[in-house]
Amino acid sequence: MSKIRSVCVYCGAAPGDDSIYLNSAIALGQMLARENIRLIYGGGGVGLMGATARACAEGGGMVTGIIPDFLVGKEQAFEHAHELIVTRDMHERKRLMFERADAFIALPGGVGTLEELVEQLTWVQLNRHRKPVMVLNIANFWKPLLTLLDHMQTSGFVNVARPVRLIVANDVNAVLPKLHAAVSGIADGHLHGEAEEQVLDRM
Ligand SMILES: Nc1ncnc2c1ncn2[C@@H]1O[C@H](COP(=O)(O)O)[C@@H](O)[C@H]1O
Repeated sequence: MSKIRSVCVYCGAAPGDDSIYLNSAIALGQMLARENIRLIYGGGGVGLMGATARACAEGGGMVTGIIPDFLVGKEQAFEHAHELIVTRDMHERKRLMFERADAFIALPGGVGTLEELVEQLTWVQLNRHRKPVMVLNIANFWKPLLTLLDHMQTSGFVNVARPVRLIVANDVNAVLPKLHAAVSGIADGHLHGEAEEQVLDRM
């Protein structure tokens, strides 16, 4: 993989308590549209999920929503998605989101977002794939997780031979340069450059 054509965005089904979260979700959706990168996401029309998808679609970008049938009503499936895939269950949803994405970005969110993010981190750690996994660390939202990852390492539960490869972007402008640095490193067979610094910073 040498080019990012699609990005899976994990994010809250709620908007959060600060407009900076919603504005960042909108800015991310607009950036994906501008850069002609397809948005892969959970298919909902609510919260940060809906804001990202609407901004991407309104900016002329391509949106694929993947939602399990039991959430279609509850999370108000986004009817303006170019492709809306209704799955039988969460497992099928997550598998399809994984297969269709070249990279993963977690915006602020709740335990659903956290679970999806951590699943990708474990798959990279176990060498199941090498797609970049990033947090968009708006207003330092992910700082407690970064602190926990550091704590896991200093406590001897994360082996340096099996690092947690998490890329951190502090604003939307940093997203694409860091993802491109990560994929070019992977294409070379190793991580290097800005992405590696972030990985090492976190280890
Ligand atoms: N356990 C879960 N695995 C994957 N996705 C989940 C899970 N629980 C909820 N979700 C979905 O994630 C998004 C965002 O949830 P937040 O809790 O608001 O972060 C939502 O679509 C949930 O259906």
